[in-house]
Amino acid sequence: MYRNNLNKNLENTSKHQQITCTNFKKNLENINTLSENSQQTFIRDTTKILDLFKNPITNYKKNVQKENVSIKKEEDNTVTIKKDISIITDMNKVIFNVLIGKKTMRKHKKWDDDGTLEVIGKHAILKDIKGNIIHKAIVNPEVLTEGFRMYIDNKEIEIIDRVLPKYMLNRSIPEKILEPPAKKLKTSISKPYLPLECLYKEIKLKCSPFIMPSVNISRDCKKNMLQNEQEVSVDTCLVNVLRPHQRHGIVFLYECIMGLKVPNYFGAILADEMGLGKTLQCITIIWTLLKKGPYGYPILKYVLIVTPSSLCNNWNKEFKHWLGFHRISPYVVNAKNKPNNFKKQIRNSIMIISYEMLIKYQQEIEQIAFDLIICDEGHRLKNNDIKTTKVLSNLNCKRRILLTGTPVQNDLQEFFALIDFVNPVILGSSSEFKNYYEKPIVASQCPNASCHVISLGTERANELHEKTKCFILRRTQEIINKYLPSKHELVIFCRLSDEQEDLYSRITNLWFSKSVLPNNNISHLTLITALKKICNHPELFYNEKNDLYLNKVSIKNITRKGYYGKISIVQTLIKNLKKTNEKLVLISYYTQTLDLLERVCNMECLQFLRLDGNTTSSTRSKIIEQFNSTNDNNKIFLLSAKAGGVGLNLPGASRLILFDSDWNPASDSQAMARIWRDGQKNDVYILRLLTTGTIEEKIFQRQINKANLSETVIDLNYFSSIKLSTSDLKDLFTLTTNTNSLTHDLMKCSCNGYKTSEEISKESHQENNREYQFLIKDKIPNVKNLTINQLLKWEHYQQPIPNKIIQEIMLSEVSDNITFILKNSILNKTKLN
Ligand SMILES: Nc1ncnc2c1ncn2[C@@H]1O[C@H](COP(=O)(O)OP(=O)(O)OP(=O)(O)O)[C@@H](O)[C@H]1O
Ligand SMILES: [Mg+2]
Repeated sequence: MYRNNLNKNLENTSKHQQITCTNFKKNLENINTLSENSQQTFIRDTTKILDLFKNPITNYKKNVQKENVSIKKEEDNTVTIKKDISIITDMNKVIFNVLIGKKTMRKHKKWDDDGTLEVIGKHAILKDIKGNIIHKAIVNPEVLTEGFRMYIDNKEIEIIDRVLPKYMLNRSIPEKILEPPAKKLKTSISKPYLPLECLYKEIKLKCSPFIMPSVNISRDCKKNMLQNEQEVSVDTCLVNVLRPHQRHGIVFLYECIMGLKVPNYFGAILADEMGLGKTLQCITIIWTLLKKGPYGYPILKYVLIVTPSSLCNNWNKEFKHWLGFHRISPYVVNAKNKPNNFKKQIRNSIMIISYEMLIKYQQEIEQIAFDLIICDEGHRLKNNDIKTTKVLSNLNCKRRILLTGTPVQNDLQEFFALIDFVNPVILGSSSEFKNYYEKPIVASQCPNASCHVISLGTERANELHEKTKCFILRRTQEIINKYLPSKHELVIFCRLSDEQEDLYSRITNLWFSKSVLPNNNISHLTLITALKKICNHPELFYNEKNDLYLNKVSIKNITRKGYYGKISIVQTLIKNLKKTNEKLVLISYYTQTLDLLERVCNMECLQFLRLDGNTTSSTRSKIIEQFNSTNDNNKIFLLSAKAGGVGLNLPGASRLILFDSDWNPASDSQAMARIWRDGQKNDVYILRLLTTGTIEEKIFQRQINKANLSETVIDLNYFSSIKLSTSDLKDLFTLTTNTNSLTHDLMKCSCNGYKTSEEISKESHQENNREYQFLIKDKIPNVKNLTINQLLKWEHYQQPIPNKIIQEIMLSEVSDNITFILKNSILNKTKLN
């Protein structure tokens, strides 16, 4: 009966051989015994299928990828095994994408065109991109692999990759995988359930083609089309590496820049949290649309990527990493490569330029008709009056992508500026936006707002959200947690040394006695800077040139004493690091502090690298690459948060210290995100150092307490324009000495100074609602800064710090000088390869 069915199926379908079985195991055995007629191929395949089920993942790679076998559970509990035999007939023909150039002996080859090489046995036909035959030749098929170069007549070609055969493109993998009946399979096939699912996931991810959604092509448009509609599929070399969230991101970008989201608008904001691979998502969209488009011809010819100078080479490297050297060579604008020469080379299609160079070469850039602009770390365009924003907005290019890992701050003017850059005038003019959205929304947040004002503000906030949500995408880091090793984040509260305390109170006394201050913020700022320097190291303060108050401090009678707070903590960690294979990234906002830390490295005879504002961009990429390579001897990377806090990948280190903090919480999270990224193989420890009871704690508290208020985006440049109340200032200048952690005191935490991970999981169900809520907080992709609420769910350790905790962070020797620790761990027990 079964054989009859099978034969019937085979007769009825010329392309497919199908087996439908009611009893999976039994019939697989039956199939094995078949020996009739044309079933030979089939039997061979079936053996593979059985084999496949025994060891699905490895065998899948061996078999399914090559042989187009699909296995499906039908609604009536039957299993369908399907083999597309069109492969067999097509099997002899292999097609490669190739680069074609003139035959030359030059070392640096220039390619003139794309094409294909169709190979049947030893016979090869070289065709241009339109399918016209250029040459025929005899080749050795065994050597035809990616990157292989050869001459065909007067042409030189390089193999890019193998074209995915049609059958692969048409193959669909079932969305929902049903499992075969448990009992029947249990006896003969080991662990059938989980592996089967894994197998399908694997098939789905690795093998299914990745095709962009179709575009509705109007009749008029069709008439004008030179070529046929085309399926926009992503190159196989990228499909296999993309994570699910990246695929989603790529479709989102495609829909935005093709105008499918909002008619006549072509902009997108990809605001994924740091480390989610925004670069790869952009590379995929660029590479795909440089080759293809839904109308039968490529959508992009020239692409402009604007990025902070520290990241120009990183972009270049990522292109090469994901696409290989042979596919693309972006044009990085630098002292040698001027924008004017960009179009002189026929194969140039991608220009990478820093924001500074963009302004410098504004006129030359304006001459090039770019089809897509990508602005990396695009939050710097949050002010539409600055030159960079103006230059970019004036470029005649409708497709614009803004990338930012620093979330859009909850400041409506900044939000407007970013939106207006990617989709000009979608929210009206600046003044229209102010009147229609900003004023009512801000008014509704005032504590005494009437019901009417609140309801109007809410209505406008909702409207704004609705209008913008479809072209803004933000995913959080949790999405990639599973691909990364464990992360331990610790806030370490360090004791002030006696000398630091002495100096510090002299400054605060000056402020309270009002002996140096006229009443303006600049002077407050000068003293705040002095306090921050003292916290970092008294020497930074002694080197201070400001006579205005220094003579009042009378530093001569200060007794110099040995221990210096945070710096001693760093020194101990560095000493202990020597005994391990691990590396450390050491970050400060001040170059003077980096100088000091450099001296500590020298004292401990440890090799280090340093990246600050003075590092040239070519050196930057070199040292980053060097530090990340496994055979490099530099143990420490000294990094200026201002020069290189954003975008850098430093997974070569598994430990990071943020030595001082910024007023802006986003800058700190940017800096701290440098090592826990893809490519990291070890568990990471990220330490933020705060000096107990001082201004450093106050800055941290402002970050966690009012993280959503726009006033916390103050940085030193803005400081003078911020009106701080007298009580705010008093608080900033108060030194608290009788505490282990002022921050912990303020949390009103019920723990007795110790809260372990076990206790946290016990109390995790109790929700605390002290978090500050900004009205449109959830409406605009917002800053996800640390809040007091979250810190209450961290581990808490006061003096004496438990051995286990202090040993992990290699600070046992200075345990007495650590007054408190806040710790949070994201654990990943899966072994990463
Ligand atoms: N699918 C992937 N598989 C493996 N590694 C990946 C993948 N996607 C990205 N990466 C790697 O992850 C690292 C971080 O990616 P990327 O620099 O693009 O992050 P980002 O989103 O731009 O973060 P930031 O906001 O900090 O700039 C890079 O080293 C990149 O090569
Ligand atoms: Mg980036």
